[in-house]
Amino acid sequence: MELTSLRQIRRDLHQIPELGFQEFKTQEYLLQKINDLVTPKVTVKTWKTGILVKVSGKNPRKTIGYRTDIDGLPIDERTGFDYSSKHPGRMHACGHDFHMTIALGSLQAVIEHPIQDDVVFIFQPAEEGPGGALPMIQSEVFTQWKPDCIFALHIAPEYPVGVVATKPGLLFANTSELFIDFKGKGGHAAYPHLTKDMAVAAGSFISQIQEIVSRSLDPLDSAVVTIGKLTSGHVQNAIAETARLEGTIRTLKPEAIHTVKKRIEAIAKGIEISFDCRIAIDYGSNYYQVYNDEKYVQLFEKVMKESNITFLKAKKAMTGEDFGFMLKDIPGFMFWLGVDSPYGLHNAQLNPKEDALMIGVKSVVTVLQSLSSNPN
Ligand SMILES: CC(=O)N[C@@H](CCC[C@H](N)C(=O)O)C(=O)O
Repeated sequence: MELTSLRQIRRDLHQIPELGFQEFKTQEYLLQKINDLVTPKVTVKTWKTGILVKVSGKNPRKTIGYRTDIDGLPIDERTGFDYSSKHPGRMHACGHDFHMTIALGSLQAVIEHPIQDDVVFIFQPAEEGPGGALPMIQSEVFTQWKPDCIFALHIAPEYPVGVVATKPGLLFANTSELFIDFKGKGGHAAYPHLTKDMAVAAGSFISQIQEIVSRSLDPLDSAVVTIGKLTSGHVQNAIAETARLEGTIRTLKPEAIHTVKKRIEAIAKGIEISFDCRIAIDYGSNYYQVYNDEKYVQLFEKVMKESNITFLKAKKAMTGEDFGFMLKDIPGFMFWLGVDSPYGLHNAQLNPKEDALMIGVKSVVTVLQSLSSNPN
């Protein structure tokens, strides 16, 4: 596929970002593009808002999986592009428009130039939340077409175009979402002694949880506790009866997440006593770490160098990815694709360079070809 076609697909998808399991327009658009490519060697199945496409190989000995995520984020775009999101408060701010375009480009290449093995292209919903990978793995269609090895990419704003990066072993962290609801007693701003102020309780809670990483975890076990959203109250001269915090926990060790949760619960109990309020904690969705199989990373490094794509050894990141659940079950790897944006992932001004689309397709197709010529 030409860069102009890839760019058009990316821009079309960029305009219709949808949240997890609501990717109806995205699914329709993808199905239309996929159906244009269908031959007798291609079988298409849907699962919820996701799609799986199987391309039969010339002489298959195994099935190779390639996964893309398809959902957007609840972010109000501020790029100023003439192809900005048409969905207010929704944006492809994590590059899933790139990921889907690269998957479509690679799918077309594999249909036009068949490889030995079967390939399953997996268009997975709800990566940003509540998590589509785990239920998808448990689905009938995934079980029927279960790949023997699997890989995926993620755009990397910090790397230039022409660069790919990954590492053997741990690449991304274990994650848990965090939603905390405070219930106290509201009242007139001038009579605080007659109320239980939940804005102050939530503020105190936020301050106290900063100590979890520095005082409850081994300094060698990296972790993050971030509150990304705080809501409380209705008006400037009334004391807030409720507050809600929304955040995320990240740890490099799966077991460390339990330590963090226990500390959060203990701090919540203390706040309940000291502020005479009720606190409810919900951990939302939890993702398993992304752990790359060394054998596949070595092969990836070799074939990228042979294809004149710059390979860099990546550092671990505290990002999360539900692709980790697929890698827990199926050997494979994930890699970063350089897209050179001055604004990072989850930023309302994320601006990945579209030249990276071709590099993405080239790297995916090269990996598929080399895995297919490799008997294991
Ligand atoms: C690559 C990336 O940015 N992934 C997301 C995954 C979100 C998981 C979940 N909603 C959470 O916040 O814990 C990330 O934020 O790392």
